[in-house]
Amino acid sequence: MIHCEGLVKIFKTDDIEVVALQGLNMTVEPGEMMAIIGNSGSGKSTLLNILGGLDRPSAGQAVVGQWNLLKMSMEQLIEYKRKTVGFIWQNIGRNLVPYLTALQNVELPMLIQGKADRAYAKQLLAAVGLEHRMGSRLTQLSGGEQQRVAIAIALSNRPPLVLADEPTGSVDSATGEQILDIFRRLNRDMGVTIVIVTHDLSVADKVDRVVAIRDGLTSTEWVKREANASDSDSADEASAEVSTGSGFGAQHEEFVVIDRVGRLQIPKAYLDAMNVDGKAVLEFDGKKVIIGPPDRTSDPSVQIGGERTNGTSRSQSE
Ligand SMILES: Nc1ncnc2c1ncn2[C@@H]1O[C@H](COP(=O)(O)OP(=O)(O)OP(=O)(O)O)[C@@H](O)[C@H]1O
Repeated sequence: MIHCEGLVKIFKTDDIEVVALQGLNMTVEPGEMMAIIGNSGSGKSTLLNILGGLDRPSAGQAVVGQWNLLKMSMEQLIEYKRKTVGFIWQNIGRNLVPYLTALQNVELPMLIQGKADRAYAKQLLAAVGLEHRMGSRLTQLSGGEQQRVAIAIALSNRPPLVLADEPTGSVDSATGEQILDIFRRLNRDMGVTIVIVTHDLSVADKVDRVVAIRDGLTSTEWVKREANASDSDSADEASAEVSTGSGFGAQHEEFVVIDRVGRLQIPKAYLDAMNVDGKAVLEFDGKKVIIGPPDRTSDPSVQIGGERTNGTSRSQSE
C-alpha cells in the first residue's frame, strides 16, 4: 500500500534549511494497522503530511497504491486526496464543520465528490457508535464523539488508506482506547489500511506494528508476535533483532531497521553504554555482527542477531 524509499523532505525558510526526513524507508502492507512513534521533531507529521498529499517530498520515492507522490500533477493530487486517502487530525476543528450535524458533516465530502450517499453516511456513523447522534450539531457532541465523527468523515469517500495524526491526543485515555478499538474494527471489517502517528505508547497494544522514527529515519520497529507469524519478508529492509528496552512487553518482537545499503541506527543507550563516539569496530563471526568500541579491551558491545553480550541485547529465542 505504501512504499517509501530514501524519502527526503527539506523545509527551506529565508536562511535556514531543515532536513525533516533524511532518506526514510518504510513499507506498509495493504490492510495493515500500524503506528509511527518518535520524539517531538523527529519527522512524524512531515511523513504523514506527505503520505496524505498535503505536502510534497523533496526527493526519494513515495508510492501509495498506484500513485507516485513525487510525480503527481496538481489534478492527480486532488484526485488522490479525494479518493485514496482519508485524514484525521488531532485538532478536531480541522476535520469538522461545527454548525452542521454529524450526518451532514459525513455527507459533505461525498457532496464535493458529486453526490451524497446518505445510507452509507449513516452506516459509517453507526460503525463509530454514533447512530443515536446523527442529527446532533457538532457543538452538541463531546470531544471523543467529535473525533468519532472525524473518523466517519475520513472514510466517507471509501479510501483504502486512513492516516491519523495523534487521534487520541486530545481525549482522555478511556476515550482514546475506544477510538483505537473503532480503528481496529474498521480495519478488520472494511480492510482499510490505517497509519497512526502518536506519542502514546499504549497504542502499541492495539496495532500490528510500531515503527519508530528518529532524526527523520526509521530506526526500530516492533511487530506483534501473532501478526509477525504471517508477515511476509519486507522487500526493502532487512531487520535484525535487538532490544532497546522499549518496554512494549512480550507481545512484541523488536527489530532494528537496516536499509538496503546496510545502514542502521544504534539506540543512544547502547552507544552511551559502549562509550562509542563517531567510530566503532565491527566483527562478523559467520552468524552475528558485533559492534564495539575501537578499544576492544573496554569490552561492552552490542551484538546484532545473537546472544546477550552486555545485559541489554537479547537472543532471538527470548
Ligand atoms: N513548515 C515547516 N517549516 C520549517 N520547518 C519545519 C516545518 N514543518 C516541520 N518542520 C521541522 O521539521 C522537523 C520535523 O517536524 P515534524 O513536525 O514532522 O516532527 P514531529 O515528529 O511530527 O513532531 P511533533 O511530535 O512535535 O509533532 C522539525 O525540526 C520541525 O521544526
